[in-house]
Amino acid sequence: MAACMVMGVLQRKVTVLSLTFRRHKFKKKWATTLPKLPSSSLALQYFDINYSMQFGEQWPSIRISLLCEQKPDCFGLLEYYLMDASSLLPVLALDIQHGHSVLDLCAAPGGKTLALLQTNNCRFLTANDLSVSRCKRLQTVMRSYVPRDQRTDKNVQITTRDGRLWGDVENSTYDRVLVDVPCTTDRHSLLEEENNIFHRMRTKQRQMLPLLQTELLLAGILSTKPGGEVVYSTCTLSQLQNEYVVERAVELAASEHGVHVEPQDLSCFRKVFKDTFNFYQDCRVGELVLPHLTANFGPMFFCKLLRIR
Ligand SMILES: C[S@@+](CC[C@H](N)C(=O)[O-])C[C@H]1O[C@@H](n2cnc3c(N)ncnc32)[C@H](O)[C@@H]1O
Repeated sequence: MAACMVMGVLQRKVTVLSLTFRRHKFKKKWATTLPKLPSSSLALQYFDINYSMQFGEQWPSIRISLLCEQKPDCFGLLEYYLMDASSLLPVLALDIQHGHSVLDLCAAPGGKTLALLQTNNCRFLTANDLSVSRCKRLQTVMRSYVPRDQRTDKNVQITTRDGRLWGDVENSTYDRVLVDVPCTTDRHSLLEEENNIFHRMRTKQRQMLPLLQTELLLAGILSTKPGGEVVYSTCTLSQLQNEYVVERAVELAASEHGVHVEPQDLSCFRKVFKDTFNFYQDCRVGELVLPHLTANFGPMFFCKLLRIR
């Protein structure tokens, strides 16, 4: 009886040992041969976890809309510049009045810059972008769409600087500033592998986005004149890149620079465009266009700040 028990224990140990041995033997191989997921699938996994918590039962509908082709036509004719209709909302929110000086801090490839110029109200416009190659695209867009007499050195300047340092260069200078920051570009990340921010090699860059966005918005605030306005915009649903960035930049402007800005009520956009866009109802600051199969635009977050002093 005792011998049987000993044998039983030994057998169990041997089984455990051999299982352990097998597991260790193959562990490394499993890890190295793990199939590499495309970046767009990583993006979907990430969004499923985060946005299902943020949007609850609305997430399945937003998800399917994001994954659908938005529009079938794409001829790229120079008579019109094709972009998501919701991209015009930040430009409209900026409310450019006749004679205003305007800074577009992250301007390339230039869809919103074009819309800013089309208001015909800019006395002077500076379009800036850190990326040299994207600035070249911006220049091509300007040449292709804006009549020569409207893009002289007196009207428009294109610069290639780090926008985070703009507050040091031109402090309290512009009537209106647009800060259309780099973000996780949610729709692009789900549909395109090229230049995808969810690529494994870009994880660090993705994690640093909220910090970069805060620094850019802060620089935008500092380069706005007292009494002037700044609009912050992204094309992500992420609260961390939207409301949190705005709230942090407002805090930093006051505590580090003694500059006071106030978020402005943009609910009129929700009313005026209720038949065109599907707005999220629960933003703490700003407005957010949610993709929906019946109104498949966005995501587009935009928030306006008035500089008090
Ligand atoms: C969302 S895109 C801008 C899109 C553009 N406003 C439009 O409507 O076509 C963000 C841009 O920010 C630029 N960017 C990234 N870091 C920057 C920085 N530190 N300073 C200025 N621009 C930056 C990127 O090169 C990119 O072109």
